[in-house]
Amino acid sequence: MGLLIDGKWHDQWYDTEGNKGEFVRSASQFRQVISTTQYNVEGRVFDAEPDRYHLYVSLACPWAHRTLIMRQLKGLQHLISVDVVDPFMQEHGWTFAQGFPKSQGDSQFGYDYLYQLYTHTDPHYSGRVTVPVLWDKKEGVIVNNESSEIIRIFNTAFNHLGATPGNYYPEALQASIDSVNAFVYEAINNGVYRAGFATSQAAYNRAVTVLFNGLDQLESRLSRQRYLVGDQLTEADIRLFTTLVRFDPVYVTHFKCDLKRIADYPALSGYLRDIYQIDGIADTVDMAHIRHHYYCSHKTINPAGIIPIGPVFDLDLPHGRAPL
Ligand SMILES: N[C@@H](CCC(=O)N[C@@H](CS)C(=O)NCC(=O)O)C(=O)O
Repeated sequence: MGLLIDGKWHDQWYDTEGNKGEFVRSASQFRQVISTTQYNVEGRVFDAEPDRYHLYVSLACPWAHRTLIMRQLKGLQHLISVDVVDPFMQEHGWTFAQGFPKSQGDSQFGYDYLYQLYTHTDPHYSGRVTVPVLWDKKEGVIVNNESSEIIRIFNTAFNHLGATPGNYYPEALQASIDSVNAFVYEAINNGVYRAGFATSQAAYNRAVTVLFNGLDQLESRLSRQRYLVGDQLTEADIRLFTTLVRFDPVYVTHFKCDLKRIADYPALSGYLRDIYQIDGIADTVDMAHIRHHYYCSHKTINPAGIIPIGPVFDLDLPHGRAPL
């Protein structure tokens, strides 16, 4: 775990000292969009073209997982290639080590470390080196490293190149989606990290209180309706799903989010299975990467890297949500 300072790698854990033990996530720095040919922006133009873009992901990471799901739902597999980093993230950050199933190195440059893509783009880059990364093979630069924006790009930018129909951010629902996203990000997506990476009791207490209040509210919302903004699957559901699917196997134990399990919430657990069972989504979920990454990479939280035995759960069980 570390970061780049003026293009040089420094191995260091998150600094929570200045924030009273609170984990504060830094903003992603590469924020370009891909335009369809009709909507070129000034300056460098990232046109939607077949086989021009490449996605670097970790199968463990909930943020990267969003982009894999959107790539799948929009049928972009033939347009956008993917490399998977090794699940173990240690002194060099994410690496392209091979050996763990599905981690087959960097197909573009044969780099050893993810940070080399950041310095390739900007030799003086300072900041965290995170997945997902959307890479432009033509310009040889990072286009975007912010998952919430990459999924929006995938939702529309490749429609004229044969993407699967489907709009997961439809105009009529945008205001509702934005508001659910803000709530889910704060309480749930980032909430589990704020609990897990807290280094003071007070910071942990604050995070888990917000987290479980948030889950209680979502439970009541999802007992009345099938998806977060009504009867249609949207990006808001994809963003919630990637945290929920990691909750019982990892966050309960590793991040001390143990007041309740998702299994204790009937609506949330049915919802989790409902989304898991959508065509193509199960293929994006890799529990081995998820469990090995968290339990073995965060040595300050789990120094011996022991992976717990449980829980046993089956996401293929009937979800019972069709009548909603
Ligand atoms: N806001 C970013 C967050 C991405 C992120 O934090 N990814 C984690 C993996 S779960 C990471 O790469 N962390 C490495 C680090 O912080 O050094 C996004 O949504 O794309």
